[in-house]
Amino acid sequence: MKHFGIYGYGFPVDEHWLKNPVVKNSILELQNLPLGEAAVFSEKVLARFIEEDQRHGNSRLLDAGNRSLRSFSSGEKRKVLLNYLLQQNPDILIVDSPFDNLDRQSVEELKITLKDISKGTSIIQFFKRKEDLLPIIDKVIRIENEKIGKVYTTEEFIAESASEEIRDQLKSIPPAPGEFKNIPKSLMKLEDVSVKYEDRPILTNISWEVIKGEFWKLTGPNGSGKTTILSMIYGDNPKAYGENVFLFGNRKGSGETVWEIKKKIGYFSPALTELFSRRNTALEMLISGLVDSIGLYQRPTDKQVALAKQWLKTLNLEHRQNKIFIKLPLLEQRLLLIGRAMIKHPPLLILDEPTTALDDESAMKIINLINLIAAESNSAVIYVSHRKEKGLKPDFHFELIPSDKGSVGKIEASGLRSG
Ligand SMILES: Nc1ncnc2c1ncn2[C@@H]1O[C@H](COP(=O)(O)OP(=O)(O)OP(=O)(O)O)[C@@H](O)[C@H]1O
Repeated sequence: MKHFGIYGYGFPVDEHWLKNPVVKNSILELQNLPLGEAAVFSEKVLARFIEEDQRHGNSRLLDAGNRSLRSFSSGEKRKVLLNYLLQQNPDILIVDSPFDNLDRQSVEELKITLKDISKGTSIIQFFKRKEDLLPIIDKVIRIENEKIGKVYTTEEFIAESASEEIRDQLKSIPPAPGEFKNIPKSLMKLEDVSVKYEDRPILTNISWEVIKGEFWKLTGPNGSGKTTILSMIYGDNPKAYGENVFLFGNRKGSGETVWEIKKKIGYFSPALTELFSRRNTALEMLISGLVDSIGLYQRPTDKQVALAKQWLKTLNLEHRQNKIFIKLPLLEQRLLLIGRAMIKHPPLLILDEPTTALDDESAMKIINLINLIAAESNSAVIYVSHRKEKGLKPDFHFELIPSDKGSVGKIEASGLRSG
């Protein structure tokens, strides 16, 4: 049984792509595989099931029950899809970035499952992070600029990766366009917060305070409640009301509206990319962060344009100024969306899984930008991720640790920065 790895990103990854004669001809063994019958484990396939679930009120992925697939955490959804695919006993399993959005323990479990499956099923793994390469893979094809690059044995690929150096040059971030007035020292405070869903405890006695200028990393395994916490801070999760959730000095639900709170928060999540369908340019996308809109609907001032141009320079994207945002490569969209979230220098910047679906080099560029933002601004940063991103330099780490009674929080100071 042979297994193949395909390394790269930014190209359409699915079974159709594998039928491309250039790809097939690059590896002889691929020609003999009945790729059309392969089971496909990918974000796209998952999205199709979620849509089906929403349209018909149930999904083939789930046993009868009253919970919608959408309400599952991202890791839980992936597990459900893989179980469903394995029930079909496929001869070939195509796995596209299977470890994205999975916590370390789930990654290890999935690796063991895939190893077992590999005894009777040919696996084709698409991957973007070199550390994700499955040890069972025999050959790796590298994709560069959407073209077939080198074909390696796994050992050759690992050896070459170890010697590769990733370099990046970054400039300073542009200044704040103005000052946020009356912002207290304590930006966000959770005091003994507990959340249950249908009697199932999710968070238990969570206490966490984020002070002006601090750089936090928020981690926790799949389903531990990270998104739930974010939705209490940034969103309008009704679970926040009645709990001691304080934002910018006010208890949530008293005083400020969600809209007023959002004005003081810069927010990025990969899902945001999907909200932009209008024909806004890269420059307009950055400016939209100054007026808190998704896309730009009003004529910007000269000052706003000048500031956005400065950001394009910082992001090394000056040449993209008038390009349509949604047509840009994923990394450039991410850089612009982080720039958009930061352009007003909000007191609090929330970055939810900013490196998801990126390759090593692109992830490093995002991490460098985030470190730069934290170092050069007064904004507090909350960075949410499963991955241990090597270069990230947070001051503190808030970790959610699951238990039968719901997740509890653990705080660690990293000692990487002073203050
Ligand atoms: N509306 C809901 N109804 C029932 N359960 C829910 C609902 N929303 C979330 N949950 C459950 O709450 C738990 C925490 O979910 P949450 O999305 O906050 O986890 P997470 O840490 O962000 O996970 P992941 O890393 O996988 O995205 C999960 O078990 C999830 O299934």
